[in-house]
Amino acid sequence: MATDHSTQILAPRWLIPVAPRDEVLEDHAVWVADGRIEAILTREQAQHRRQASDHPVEWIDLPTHALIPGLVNGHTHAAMSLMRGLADDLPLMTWLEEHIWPVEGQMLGHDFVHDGTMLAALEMIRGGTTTLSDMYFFPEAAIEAVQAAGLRGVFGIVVIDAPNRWSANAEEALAKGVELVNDWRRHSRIEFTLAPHAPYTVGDAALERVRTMSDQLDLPVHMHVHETAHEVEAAVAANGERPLARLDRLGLVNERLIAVHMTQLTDAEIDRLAVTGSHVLHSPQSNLKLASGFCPVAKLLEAGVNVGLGTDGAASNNDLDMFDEMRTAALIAKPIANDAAAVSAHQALHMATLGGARAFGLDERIGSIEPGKRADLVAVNLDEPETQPVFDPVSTLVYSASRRQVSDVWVDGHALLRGGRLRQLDSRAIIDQANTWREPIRWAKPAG
Ligand SMILES: CSC[C@H]1O[C@@H](n2cnc3c(O)ncnc32)[C@H](O)[C@@H]1O
Ligand SMILES: [Zn+2]
Repeated sequence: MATDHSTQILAPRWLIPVAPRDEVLEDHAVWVADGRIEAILTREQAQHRRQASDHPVEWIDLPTHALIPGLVNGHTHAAMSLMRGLADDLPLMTWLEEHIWPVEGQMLGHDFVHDGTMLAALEMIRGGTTTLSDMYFFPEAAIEAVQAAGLRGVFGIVVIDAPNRWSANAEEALAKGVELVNDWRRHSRIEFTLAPHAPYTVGDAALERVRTMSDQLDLPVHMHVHETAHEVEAAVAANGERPLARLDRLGLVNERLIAVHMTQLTDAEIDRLAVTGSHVLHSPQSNLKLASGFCPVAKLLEAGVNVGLGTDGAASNNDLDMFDEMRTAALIAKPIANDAAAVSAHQALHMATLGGARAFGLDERIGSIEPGKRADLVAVNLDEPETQPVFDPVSTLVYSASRRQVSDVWVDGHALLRGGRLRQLDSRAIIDQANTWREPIRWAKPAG
């Protein structure tokens, strides 16, 4: 089994680095050593270098595959996989207030989050996701699961002005967060954000504390913002201020902000996001399913705003499929902009990789196949009827391929999936464990 300390050459049919240039390389190979991308070489150069090497170098042929950077699921609530399909076809606030929050109020705890996150990790690895940005209670349990799965994770310290099963209040949540950040500071695959839930659940005092902590600890702020028209209208009716303007007044609209959803945006707000270097996290399938609205992604990209892509939780999506999310992002942008050129396949792949990495300040380390970056890599076998013939492999990946074609996944050069087989997780055991929660969750769900 390939370990972090081995040297490998990955030789795909198509190499799609995403950056520094938007290009597709043929007859090329990636030299990986100690979990890091050392070089991108022609196949011939790679063969010569291998012959000259004084230590064994594994040659991994991927003759019908596209090799892409690991996908970055920039917004999810991993443990909510345990609630997949529990409450469908509802608008956001009904879904949350009448179905999800009552269940969370009874069920949440370390084991629930651990087991739900394991289920999510399994799904993500099989679908080519190598980094997730999670936002959920009991992050210590999610970290344990992500560590066991071998993935890279960014964990949100959830701040909400209501007592919940993880914290009594925002102060306690932030104190627990500081402790976690300090405990994991030196771990290379674990990162953090501050995650105030949404403008309508977090008051000014807590948001001011978040801003101070974000400055002190240099942490991004990851938050649901302008998810629905109702959210914005209710805030204007109550305080005469749009939520984004309020965040701006509190000093939170800056290069550390990762605003999730953003379905309601004026042109002036888009300019403000661009000028401040704020990031937007787009979750089109969740926005569709909850009838939340449409994020104007083409306008954001045009204005120079960095956009990442995320599935949201499996209770509102109802999967963690980043291939599907890329396709939806590319398709839905076109009628929104009334322009078939809006959000190309290449832009969708960029959002799902480097865009997400950049939002979380990880673009020096991941998000593209470039020398010096960590070897978070995904091979997709395009030799299937659904994906033949191939003219532009990026078009094929976004518009035709499915996650079932993901054959190999590496994080830090460590194989999590090889030839379609999981290398370190026991799928059966994880699914069985997840299913032990089914009955208790069903009982916790309010009738009706
Ligand atoms: C702060 S994360 C945990 C909290 O958020 C809830 N949640 C899940 N999806 C959404 C969404 O799309 N908008 C707002 N809140 C959401 C989840 O149930 C947890 O209570
Ligand atoms: Zn969310």
